[in-house]
Amino acid sequence: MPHLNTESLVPPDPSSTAGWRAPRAGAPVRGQVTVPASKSLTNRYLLLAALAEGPSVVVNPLHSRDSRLMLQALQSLGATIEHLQDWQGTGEDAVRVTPLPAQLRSGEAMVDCGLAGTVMRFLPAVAALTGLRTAFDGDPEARVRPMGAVLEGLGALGAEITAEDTAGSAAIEYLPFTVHAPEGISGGDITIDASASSQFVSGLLLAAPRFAQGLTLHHSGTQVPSLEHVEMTLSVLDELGVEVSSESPYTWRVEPGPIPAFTVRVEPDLSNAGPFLCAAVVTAGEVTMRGWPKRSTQIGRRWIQLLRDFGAEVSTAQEAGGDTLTLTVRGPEKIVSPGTVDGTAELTPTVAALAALAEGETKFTSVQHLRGHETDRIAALVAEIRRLGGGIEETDDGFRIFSPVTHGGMVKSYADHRMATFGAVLGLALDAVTVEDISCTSKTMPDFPAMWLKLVRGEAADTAGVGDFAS
Ligand SMILES: O=C(O)C1=C[C@@H](OP(=O)(O)O)[C@@H](O)[C@H](O)C1
Ligand SMILES: C=C(OP(=O)(O)O)C(=O)O
Repeated sequence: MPHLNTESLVPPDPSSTAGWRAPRAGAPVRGQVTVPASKSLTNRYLLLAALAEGPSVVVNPLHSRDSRLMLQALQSLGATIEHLQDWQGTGEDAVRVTPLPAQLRSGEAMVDCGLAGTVMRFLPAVAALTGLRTAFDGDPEARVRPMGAVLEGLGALGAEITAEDTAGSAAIEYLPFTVHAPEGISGGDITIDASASSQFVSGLLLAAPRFAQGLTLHHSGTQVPSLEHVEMTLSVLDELGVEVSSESPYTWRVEPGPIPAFTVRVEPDLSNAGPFLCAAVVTAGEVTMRGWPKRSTQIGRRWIQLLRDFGAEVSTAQEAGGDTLTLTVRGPEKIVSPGTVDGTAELTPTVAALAALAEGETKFTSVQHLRGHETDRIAALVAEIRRLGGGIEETDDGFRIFSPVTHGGMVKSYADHRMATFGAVLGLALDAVTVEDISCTSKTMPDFPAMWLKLVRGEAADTAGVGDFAS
């Protein structure tokens, strides 16, 4: 399919009067983009700051619903949060976190997880360290996201996990639930099945330096998805002075010990850079991003190879200071499928937008756990690509796209930021794409609609003007 087709004969979906009309690129998109900070790093640093020895400062944090929920939850557990403007004259803002009281407390706390995996999977272990009886709940969509393994792990470490409608010893698999460990958690050696989410592993390892015996964690299932995120957890702990090791695949060890107070600056979110870089790919345009970290534990570092695999030219230039690159992506005349893409985890909906515009079949493998993301992303991608005339079917561990989308229409968002941005990418190349609810991008990128319009119009798309942890 020609990706700058302006002559689509298919009329817009009649329901498209509602929702957000995705801008169609009348010409190759050319521009520069600055994306906000990484969700995964921001929420790890905020959590670890709350467990540190003294006040810590997280510079250039992400301002989004997920990070706001993390801050609110840490406050509810006893941390103090201060927002700092223009950190040391850098022009960047920061958050100072005064940690949770070190001693066990009695009382109650509540954690609203929204739809944030990093809140619902990372904070039960932190709550168990406080002694507080802590109630966890979230959005209706969050109540179907798997929670079992992290709760089972905490249970094995001595925490009491209860849920109103779960009888007796039945395992608790979903929100809502209550975590209570009046004696705290002393740690030890446990095995969980983390095949449904890497966040089960991260959620236990992040709190583990504060367990008296630390933690040795084994995974019992076939595969841990999104291993990059476990690598990120280990690397952040190591960077902050915690002793971590992994002697064999799927076994991790965190030694007990204090987390020294720290100051850290958060990298841009490379996963969220994806849709902007793809704008160049699907319009034969050129998009530049400054500040791309030379080394990163983010899964979004894979964009450089992924975009090349779809036919784009990606070049990098070293920036002053040496740690960052300027990335330039030039889109091809025709998007070509690489055949197979494996284990793309949270990048998958964005990669699927490229595959849905490419010549040739693309098979997505090792992504079965996407069924437990913000929505069942496999079902959502199948439904939306079919709605736009594409050929797609589910497979055992993912899906395959075998013919490109042919026309615009309504793209449902399923409360999922990445389904919304998937619709935006397709909207550049198809006439009359409407995204049902673009506001769900507030989960990780509240300014997405304005940034997107700026980029498509050829203005510099940056995050200026994003408010204080607004949703
Ligand atoms: O640890 C993290 O920050 C994340 C881990 C991944 O979860 P899954 O392993 O469930 O994919 C990823 O998809 C999510 O967006 C963020
Ligand atoms: C899976 C995602 O998020 P969460 O942190 O809520 O799991 C995502 O951002 O794609």
